[in-house]
Amino acid sequence: MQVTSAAVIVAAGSSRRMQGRDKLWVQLAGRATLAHTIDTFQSSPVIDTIVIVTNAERLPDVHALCQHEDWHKVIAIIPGGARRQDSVRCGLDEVARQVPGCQWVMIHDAARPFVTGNILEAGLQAALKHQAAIAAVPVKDTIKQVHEGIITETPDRALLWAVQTPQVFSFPLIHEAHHTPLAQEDMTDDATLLERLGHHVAVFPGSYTNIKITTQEDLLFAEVFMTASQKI
Ligand SMILES: Nc1ccn([C@@H]2O[C@H](COP(=O)(O)OP(=O)(O)OP(=O)(O)O)[C@@H](O)[C@H]2O)c(=O)n1
Ligand SMILES: C[C@](O)(CO)[C@H](O)COP(=O)(O)O
Repeated sequence: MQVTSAAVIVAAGSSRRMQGRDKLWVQLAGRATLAHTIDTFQSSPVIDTIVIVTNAERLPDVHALCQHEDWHKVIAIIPGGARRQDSVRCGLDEVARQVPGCQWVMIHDAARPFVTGNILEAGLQAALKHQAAIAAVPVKDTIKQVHEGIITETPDRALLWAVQTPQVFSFPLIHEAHHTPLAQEDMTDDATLLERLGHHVAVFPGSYTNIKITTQEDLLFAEVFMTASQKI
């Protein structure tokens, strides 16, 4: 069955937790973090079009990168918003403008450059079944809920998953959700919006290497892993 799927790659953050370095333009094995991420989507047979959402000041750099790399699936490079969810909405609105009838959308953090084609394909298969599915991995550490330095709860670890991206959705479903009043509330991922609207969201296997580059320590892993995986 031929499906049309778009990717919204959100790259409009400020890297505040990176102590002054722009994590999306740090060089990993000789290429910017952002380039590694986009490459995987450009190479994936399940992705037809790509919308990149970036900072206004980085628009020229992303345009230059896309021209240099010849990523023909990239149909738009647009500015994002104040929050991740605002950038996602900007990307979804652009997909709606440029891809009439789009059926599926993958929303992915540009800061997750180690996503694989297999994860993208697993995500689409899960979304075809559930309408909404997100990459996740079982947590390995015991997680505690803490209030003012005191433990208030220890959730059952067997029920806890660490959420990643891509988050894959029926496009009409997630696009409409991002235009409900509830969408104005702060949320750190897109699945939360659907959950709060009463929709079931499934998880599908991500990977423990599909990390989000967030702090300097993540760069240590990223540089080693990217170099090692280039040699495979
Ligand atoms: N207003 C925002 C905030 C985040 N993002 C993107 O969402 C992804 C996940 O966000 P995060 O890791 O928090 O990135 P930053 O917001 O840059 O990090 P920080 O919170 O440390 O500033 C990143 O690819 C980031 O570029 C975005 O497109 N628009
Ligand atoms: C979407 C996400 O990557 C799932 O873990 C995460 O919530 C993004 O959080 P951030 O603070 O915007 O990086």
